[in-house]
Amino acid sequence: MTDSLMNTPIASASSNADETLLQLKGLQKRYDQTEVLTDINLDIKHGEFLTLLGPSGCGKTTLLRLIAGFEQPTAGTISLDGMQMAGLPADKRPVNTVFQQYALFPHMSVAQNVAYGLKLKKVPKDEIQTRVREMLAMVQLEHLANRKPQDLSGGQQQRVAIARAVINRPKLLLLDEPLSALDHKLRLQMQSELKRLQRELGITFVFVTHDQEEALSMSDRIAVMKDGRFQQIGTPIEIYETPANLFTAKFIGETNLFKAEVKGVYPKQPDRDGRVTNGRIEVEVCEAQVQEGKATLRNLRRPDFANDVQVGDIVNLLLRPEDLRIYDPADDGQAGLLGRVIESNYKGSTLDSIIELANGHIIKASEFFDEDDPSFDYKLNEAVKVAWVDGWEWVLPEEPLTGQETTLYKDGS
Ligand SMILES: Nc1ncnc2c1ncn2[C@@H]1O[C@H](COP(=O)(O)OP(=O)(O)OP(=O)(O)O)[C@@H](O)[C@H]1O
Repeated sequence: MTDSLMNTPIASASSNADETLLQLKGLQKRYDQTEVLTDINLDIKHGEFLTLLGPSGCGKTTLLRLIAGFEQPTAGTISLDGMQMAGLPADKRPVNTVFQQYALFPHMSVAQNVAYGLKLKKVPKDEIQTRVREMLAMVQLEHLANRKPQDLSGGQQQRVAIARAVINRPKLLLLDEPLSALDHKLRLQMQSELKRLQRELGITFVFVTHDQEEALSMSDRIAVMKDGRFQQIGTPIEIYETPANLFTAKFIGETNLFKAEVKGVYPKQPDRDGRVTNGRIEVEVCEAQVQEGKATLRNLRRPDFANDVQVGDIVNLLLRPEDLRIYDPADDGQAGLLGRVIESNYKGSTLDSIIELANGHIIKASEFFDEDDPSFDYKLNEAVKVAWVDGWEWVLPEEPLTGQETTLYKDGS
């Protein structure tokens, strides 16, 4: 065997799962006067599935191209398994890339396409045959080994492309929107197949998408990008539940956003027994947003935040549609924001209600459907009071206005 990578056993990466495989330090990329990547720092562990997520033009593909070696950074370093990549051409890096366009060789069969990389490396014929068979079994294409790419469906072609990219067991596989050409159903199926394959192979994946649902369902960690900078790096739960800023909160999922005034601050401090109590703040949704039914919150989930705000500060209060609950406006025992239902969509497991608040702002509530509750199916224009499940809110500092605040509810898609 000519290449030491060939000897790497499948799933070898799991043995050093806590170690860093890829390290990006202070990466910057400029094209002429335009800076498209700024201060990119990231450590990716062996066997990790990391997704770069962000809107079109934020620099995801450029970052992949730097890692692959198709482009050189203007500043900063890339190291892979402790080895500096600077000056190492793309074909010498233990990295493969799968693109959105499958780029299969049309005149070659499925098996020949998959065997191509091994042939180039002059791996003995019988070993190529065994490994191609194993690989095709893994992507469930054994029965199509002799077909030509044009006689395959889009999903099958993409599986061939993935098999071809992983057969020489790269340490790192870069995937640039590999599923975006597939229809919705096939895309969902390929998402779970790709995840399974990644687990079985133990290869580290850096996956690019602008689809937030895809990122949430597939990744160990997500790096959210905007204008060439990382906004937040974290697990899907961290990114969804505790977004670092308004951009992340709005880009991932749907968010109702309220301005609120800090009414009380109780910082984290030791109690009489020396135990550190959680800090908390009290806020009140700004009166301009509600004509009646002021809502005060206690014990906000943001203990660290209590050290950074003062009474009178304005903060952003974020509530996901599933955090909201709808009440009868006549229910005096329940504080809430008054409004009326302007749209009601039955979604099978949930009932999604679009509500116009008394001040004209639009919000969205998503409640689990309860067929035993006769008041659940709201009528159009029905007056309602909206509150939220205590402790499910998230608070962020006020950010400069962007002009998008007039509509509180923003569809994240
Ligand atoms: N060779 C180049 N010369 C000049 N500018 C470039 C070049 N390649 C990319 N850019 C610019 O860099 C920015 C980032 O592009 P990139 O393709 O990395 O974004 P992206 O997040 O992958 O977008 P998409 O999701 O649309 O593929 C864009 O503004 C793009 O126009």
